Amino acid sequence: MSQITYLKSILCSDFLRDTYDSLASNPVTEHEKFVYGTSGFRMHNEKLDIPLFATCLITLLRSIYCNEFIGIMITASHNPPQDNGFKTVEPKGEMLPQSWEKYVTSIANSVKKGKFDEFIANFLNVATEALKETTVEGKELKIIIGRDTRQSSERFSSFCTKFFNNILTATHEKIKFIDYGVVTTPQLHFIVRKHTIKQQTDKFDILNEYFNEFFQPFLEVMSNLKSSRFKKLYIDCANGVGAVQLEKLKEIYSKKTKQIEIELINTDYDDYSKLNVDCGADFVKTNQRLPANVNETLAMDGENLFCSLDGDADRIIFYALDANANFCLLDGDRMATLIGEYFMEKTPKSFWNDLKLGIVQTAYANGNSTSYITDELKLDVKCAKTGVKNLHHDAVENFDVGIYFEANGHGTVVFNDLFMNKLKESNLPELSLFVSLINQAVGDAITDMFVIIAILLNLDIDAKTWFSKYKDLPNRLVKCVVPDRSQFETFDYERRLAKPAGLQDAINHIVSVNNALHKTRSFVRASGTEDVVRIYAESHSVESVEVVVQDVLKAIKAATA
Ligand SMILES: CC(=O)N[C@H]1[C@@H](OP(=O)(O)O)O[C@H](CO)[C@@H](O)[C@@H]1O
Ligand SMILES: [Mg+2]
Repeated sequence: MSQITYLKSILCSDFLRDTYDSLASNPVTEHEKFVYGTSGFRMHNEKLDIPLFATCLITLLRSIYCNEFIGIMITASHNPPQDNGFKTVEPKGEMLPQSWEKYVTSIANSVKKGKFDEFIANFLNVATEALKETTVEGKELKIIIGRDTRQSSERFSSFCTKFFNNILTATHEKIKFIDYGVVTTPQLHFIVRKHTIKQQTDKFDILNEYFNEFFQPFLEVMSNLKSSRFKKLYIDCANGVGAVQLEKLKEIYSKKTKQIEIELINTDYDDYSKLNVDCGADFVKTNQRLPANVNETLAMDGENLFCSLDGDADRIIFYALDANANFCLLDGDRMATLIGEYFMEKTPKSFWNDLKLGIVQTAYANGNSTSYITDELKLDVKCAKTGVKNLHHDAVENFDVGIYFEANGHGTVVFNDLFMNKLKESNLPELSLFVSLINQAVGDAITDMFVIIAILLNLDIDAKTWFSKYKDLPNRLVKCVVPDRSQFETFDYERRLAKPAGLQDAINHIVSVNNALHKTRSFVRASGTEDVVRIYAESHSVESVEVVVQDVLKAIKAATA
């Protein structure tokens, strides 16, 4: 059966028609415009039925196109409890190719009351265009789903099960559908990749696969140490899925080693209203203060180490309090620089003669971190557009060892074969063990946590020494609601606005009059995950930052009035 004939047989099923009719007649989403953005669809859960339907359909197309496992992750990461979202995962664990985002966006926006025939025509056009390069005649659809702990996640997960089971009944084709239940986003990426690499169609024991891959090397790092300067590791789980997985990890960990006790904080994932509230990586980074349930005195003690995960455990932020109880934020910029420094420290200079080690950041990286990378570490640095898929791509394209982190704590390290071969030839066992801790598929809070602890222990430094490597410029990131954020168009890696007309000139003027010490920077861009535009400003003093932010806010109001 040709792919399009096959799709037609699915589309004429009663299930699809009935589902369509009920979705299209929901008044809540009648005038909604859907966009598959920075990290898939993400909005209030009550508006997400159509986006989920479109996500299932694009997963179907992608599965036909690749003829391999495709994943769907149900999560809204750091967003408030009432939100949710979806993104698809490629066979090797990557994100949906950017060229396909327009297809899924178009499918979602063509669901309109009484327009089923038009919807089908549009879908078949999209399918013909999307599938035109593939010659694969998919015989078995292979789908994997996973979800976070949100209240609405179970409902969306049930819909996926129903959708794919009904396709099976409608077409009598073979479908392999695996539901991994409550998992972190990086675990879902990892497991889809595992299925593809091992060509396994039966469900894995995720605990075994994931923890063996990254946790065993960490235990080895710990067993190589004579002593540890840290007595206790406190992990803020944001009352989300990180708690579910780390509770299992902690149980294994405490049986294997007595070095560094682990305490999990904010683990109430059963109380849906608490997710990301006053805790988690986003709260800590945005507010630059301790999350709920962290004791100030303990945070001042250098023998304790503190970190926070976000709601789907793909980001992590470390922190401490200094002797005067000032907050020391150890964010993505700090992790990227620490990892860069560690690579330099553990290798002879000649190792890099024919290899490139570099760091990828976004415009939100603190200006002083960028100066530290170029002036002190003497490493190459590249700026990418917001969204880890952009950083990942640029790290792979530009470097043999590419370290990439968003300032908010989302990132990892990628290595190419050239580096891996050289590492095998060189006698660097400590670095080889370190490399095996890294989840190259995607930024992962749990593996990033192992990576950072391994470095701190190996360099024998505490959080405050790490913090003292350079001084952040005072900065602020604020949101502004505008009538239509799609009016905001950027260029130069989102550092400058092309539209609305005149606004960039106004920002340039505000920056220039506040730039006495040549440290001031500000930019505005539309968020891809929330209905707001974001304003970032940094300068030599807190006061100067505040003036810039307030003036830029006024300029935005004037430009959008
Ligand atoms: C300034 C900022 O932190 N933006 C975040 C946020 O994207 P926005 O497009 O800015 O809404 O969510 C993304 C997904 O989690 C994350 O990749 C990104 O870094
Ligand atoms: Mg996240």
